Amino acid sequence: MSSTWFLFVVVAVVVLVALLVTGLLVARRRRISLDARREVEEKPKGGSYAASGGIALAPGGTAAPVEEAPVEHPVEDRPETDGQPAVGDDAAVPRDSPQRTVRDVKLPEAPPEAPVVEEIDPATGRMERLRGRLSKSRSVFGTSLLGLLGAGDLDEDSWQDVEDTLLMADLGAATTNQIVERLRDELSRRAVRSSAEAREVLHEVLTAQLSTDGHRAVRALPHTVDGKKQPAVVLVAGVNGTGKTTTTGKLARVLVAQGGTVLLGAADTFRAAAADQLQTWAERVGAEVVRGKEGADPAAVAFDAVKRGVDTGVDAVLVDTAGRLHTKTGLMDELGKVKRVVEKQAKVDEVLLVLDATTGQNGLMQARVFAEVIDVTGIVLTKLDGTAKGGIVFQVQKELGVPVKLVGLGEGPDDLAPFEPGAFVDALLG
Ligand SMILES: Nc1nc2c(ncn2[C@@H]2O[C@H](COP(=O)(O)OP(=O)(O)OP(=O)(O)O)[C@@H](O)[C@H]2O)c(=O)[nH]1
Repeated sequence: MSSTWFLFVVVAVVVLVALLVTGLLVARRRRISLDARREVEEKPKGGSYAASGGIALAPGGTAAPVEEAPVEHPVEDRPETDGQPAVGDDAAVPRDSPQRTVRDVKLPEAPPEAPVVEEIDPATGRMERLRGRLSKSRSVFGTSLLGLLGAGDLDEDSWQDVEDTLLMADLGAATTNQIVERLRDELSRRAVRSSAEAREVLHEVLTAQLSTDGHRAVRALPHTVDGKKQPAVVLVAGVNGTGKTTTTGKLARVLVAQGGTVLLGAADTFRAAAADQLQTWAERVGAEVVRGKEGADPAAVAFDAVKRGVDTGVDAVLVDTAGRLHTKTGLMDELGKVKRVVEKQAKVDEVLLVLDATTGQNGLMQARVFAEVIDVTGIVLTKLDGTAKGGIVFQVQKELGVPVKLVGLGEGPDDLAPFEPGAFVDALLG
């Protein structure tokens, strides 16, 4: 009985141990599987993150990001020098696909720049076309005179007003006296009653005052010497700033407009810009310019210009001279030398003296000095558009005994008119 009881106890202990061991094994396996799942969840920490969208992320910190091999873009495919795309590159085009850029597109070769020769306003009838430019002189001179004379019988006070008006318009005392006398005679002789008749008389008297024995034609056409064509040589003189260079350029245009060929000599070497200015004028009419260095001897430049003109067979050589008026002797030396030296090549046909009408009596004084220095053959009165003293035309012509040949009526390239007394007086009287 006791052995049976012992056997029973042994079996019970074995079963208990077996159960205990099995329980422990099951519990351990459960713990391992939990740990494994945590490992999977923690894996991305600190490592590369591969999201399902395909965006590559790199770890931050100090570790250098993995360098990707740079994509090679041919530099010539990109406007910037490192071959990388720049702002404005087409986002839809793959970076490394060949692209045509501005550099690849060959522009057509520009044809050599031909000088643009301008259309020139015909010289004839310019005084009529530019008559409005004399409006300042007209209001002081023409309107006042016509108002006085058209009023009928004039008393002494009225005649005094006529005289003052003429003096104010810069006609000078001698010319004014002659005009007043002629007007008195004619108005009473013809028994003028209407303002239209008064205008007619005034027109006649003023035009007669402007008449001269000298020819008004500018001698700028070629002639023949010993059977050979010789260009006309024109010297343009005057004090600086009167409009010499401008007048030379305008005159060149007139000659070209009339079918002539012209060469310009920039002998005003005193001011470098004057030669540049003349060059511009020449280019505008397709003419050649001969110029020297700044400060070069004006006579040498004038000589070269005339020689070149003779050699190339142009119709006229226009020489723009310097006109410093520091001392009469200096001017005499310079201008005299220019003329002498030029005449080794060809005769000087015309010496045009340019006077600024706005300077009034001062201009007249300059004219006297120039006339002593050089044989002036014609006068150009410039800036008549900017003065109420158009009467200077009468005075200067009388003083010098030289005809006014041209008048400047503006800064425009064609604002130079041949001087015609009838048309001029017409414009003054309105
Ligand atoms: N309103 C007006 N201006 C003129 C006329 N003629 C010339 N001028 C102006 O006068 C100024 C002087 O003209 P220039 O031709 O340079 O004078 P210049 O005598 O050659 O002077 P330098 O070159 O210094 O010797 C310029 O601004 C011209 O445009 C004219 O008839 N009317």
